[in-house]
Amino acid sequence: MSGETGTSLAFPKAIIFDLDGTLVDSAPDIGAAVNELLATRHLPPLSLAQAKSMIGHGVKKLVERAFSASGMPLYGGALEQANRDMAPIYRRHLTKLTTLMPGAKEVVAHFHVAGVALGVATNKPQLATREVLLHFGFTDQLGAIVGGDAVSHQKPAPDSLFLALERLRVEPADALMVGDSSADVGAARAAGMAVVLVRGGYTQVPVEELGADMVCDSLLDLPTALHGLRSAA
Ligand SMILES: O=C(O)COP(=O)(O)O
Ligand SMILES: [Mg+2]
Repeated sequence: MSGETGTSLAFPKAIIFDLDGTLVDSAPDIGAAVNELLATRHLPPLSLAQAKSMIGHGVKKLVERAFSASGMPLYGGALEQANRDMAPIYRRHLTKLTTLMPGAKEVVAHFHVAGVALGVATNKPQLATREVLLHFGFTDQLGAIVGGDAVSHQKPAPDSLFLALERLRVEPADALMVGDSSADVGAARAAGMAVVLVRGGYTQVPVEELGADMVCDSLLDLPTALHGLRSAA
């Protein structure tokens, strides 16, 4: 673990986790889906690294970025159509190649047992999010699950965090966002929440440069780091 502890960081009443790149390593599935879509337009596949760099701002942004990187940028109706074509493909690639991020199960279970209210706020669509969380056995421990299409404005807007916290009945000032990208920091700041970033997810900018209150090497560092704040208080 490294990074600076901001003044707003304290042991939280609620933790809102990001999904892709934070709880699960879904890039292999998302990459497979995007490559299947590109193949329908006779375009060659993207690498896993390319796919990783396009995740975090929702499926529509992923589709837009994928076609641009393939030398066939789409706009307007053509982009809308590609986005519609992506939906059934994406739904078939949710849990085939996706794995848990290190410590995800243990850390969620730890904070659940510790009495911290837990939620997920992701830019992944709601139905897909539920399916992934169900597959990995998270749903019983989560009091709020908010997908990107469950709100008007996805992260970095604060809407999904506000909705999750409303369901958990916890104020933003008492809650912590845990994520992997600039969208998570932006959303947390806009919501008035503290934010911890975990290395190893999907971000083009190094996590230490994104202005989080703390950066962890792994989710597994989180319990010690947060309980340390409690004993220091
Ligand atoms: O971009 C997506 O579809 C999902 O990304 P997130 O879970 O990191 O918010
Ligand atoms: Mg993410």
